[in-house]
Amino acid sequence: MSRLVVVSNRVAPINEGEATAGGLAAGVMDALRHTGGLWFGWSGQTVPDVVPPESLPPGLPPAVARSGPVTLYTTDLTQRDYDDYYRGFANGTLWPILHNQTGLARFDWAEFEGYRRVNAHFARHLADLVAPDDVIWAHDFHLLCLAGALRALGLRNSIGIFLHTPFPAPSVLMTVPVHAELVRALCQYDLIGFQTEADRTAFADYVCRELGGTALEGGLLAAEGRQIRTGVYPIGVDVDALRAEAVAGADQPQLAALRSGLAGRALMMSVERLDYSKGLRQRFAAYERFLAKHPEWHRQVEYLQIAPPSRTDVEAYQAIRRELEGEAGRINGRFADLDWTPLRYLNRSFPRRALMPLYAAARVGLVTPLRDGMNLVAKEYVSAQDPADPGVLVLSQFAGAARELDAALLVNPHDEAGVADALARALAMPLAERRERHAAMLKVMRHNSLERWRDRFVGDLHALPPRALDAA
Ligand SMILES: O=P(O)(O)OC[C@H]1O[C@H](O[C@H]2O[C@H](CO)[C@@H](O)[C@H](O)[C@H]2O)[C@H](O)[C@@H](O)[C@@H]1O
Ligand SMILES: O=c1ccn([C@@H]2O[C@H](COP(=O)(O)OP(=O)(O)O)[C@@H](O)[C@H]2O)c(=O)[nH]1
Repeated sequence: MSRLVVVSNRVAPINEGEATAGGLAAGVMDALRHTGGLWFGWSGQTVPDVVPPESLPPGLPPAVARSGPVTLYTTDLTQRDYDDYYRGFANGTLWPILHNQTGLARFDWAEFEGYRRVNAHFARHLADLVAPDDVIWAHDFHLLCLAGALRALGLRNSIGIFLHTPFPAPSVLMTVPVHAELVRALCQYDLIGFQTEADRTAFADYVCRELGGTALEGGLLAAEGRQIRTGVYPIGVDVDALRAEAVAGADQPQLAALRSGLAGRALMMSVERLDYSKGLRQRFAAYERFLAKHPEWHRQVEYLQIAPPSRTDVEAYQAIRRELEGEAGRINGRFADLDWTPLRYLNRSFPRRALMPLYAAARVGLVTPLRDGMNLVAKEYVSAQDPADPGVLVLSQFAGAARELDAALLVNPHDEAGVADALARALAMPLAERRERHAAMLKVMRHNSLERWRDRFVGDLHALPPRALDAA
């Protein structure tokens, strides 16, 4: 029987309830729990370099664990692989480029070689695990070269990739010296999924303009001597399960502690990995502007920012962390009083289950990335709300989620005054309007559910026309 084989850099923690501070792991685990299958990825551990990595054989067989119907296979990375592939090319080059931050991107040929080496290393392990009729679903920007490596080993399975991040305009992508090689590698996949139509169009534009490809009907592209199907699959959440978690956690001690600290004040809340793409600096500035412009809200509101450190050995992440620590202290120094701390900044992660009741308690959910593939926190915040008395989502127009959640208060995160005004409007929004906006967002999210994301992608992978397979 054909199995679903998922491969991603990051594999969710095996133990239920552990924090997974990233949307990919949370979304894929939720999706796989229903279908069952096999999930292969990095263990999160590094081992010392004992021999030059290019001479390493596939290495020890991957570690195996079971989580319900999911079998997880994980492999360690050598320190050099980690440095070149994960810290270097993936997070030092690709991540900033995919999020339009060309100024933060660096490029190093050795790191790119390391990236290709790890993709090949993953492919060799997978080749041992995959049966001929399995379908392979790769995830995200860490694995752009995986399909080519699998093809080189003779695999003829259907192979798809879903890109969780945005796809940049060709002019931005072309700042990476190996842009053509990357897109050619992507063209070795049979199916490429994107979060939004804007991302899909940016990819098709590159293929047609720079590789001489042709856009055919129904998202099909002809390029590199083969046909590649492209599609838009916005990742969703399980609205009812998340609301149930929010309700079930209503009596957790953390919530009681939060409420007692609030002493009746309104709560505004944000949660994200501490990443420059999430717009934290601009958001802090907008909150400061809001406090300066609205003294009537002093002592009446608190902003809780949960920001677990992420990719801490990449310089740009160290810089944003230093900057935010300074800004949080400065804003509190300017406005705080003996009985009021306007900004609570927590550099730690919480299990998602613990976050849900906190979201439910927040009158405003602030999600203002400068650029984001989707942003699941926005969808989790809306899911957690009590439909009879919901909070308000203030959402960046540059998050993929804004394409679906247009009933949120949409803002431009670079417009500090505009975000400050949206905060005031959200806090004062009448119940009828809050209910109307919340109902509209729930309706879209119920339709574009996590199940639909998975079923449409896997369904399309299974339904690939024989010509796409023949061409492999
Ligand atoms: O694995 P890390 O380096 O610790 O980073 C965590 C994940 O961050 C990114 O998540 C993306 O996927 C989300 C779900 O589709 C989406 O909502 C969000 O907008 C994206 O940024 C990254 O793409 C993942 O690969 C990382 O695992
Ligand atoms: O302390 C934390 C912070 C975040 N998350 C989860 O991490 C995911 C973040 O996904 P999102 O798509 O918003 O952004 P990403 O981090 O993937 O870029 C969401 O499911 C959050 O609930 C978590 O479980 N604990």
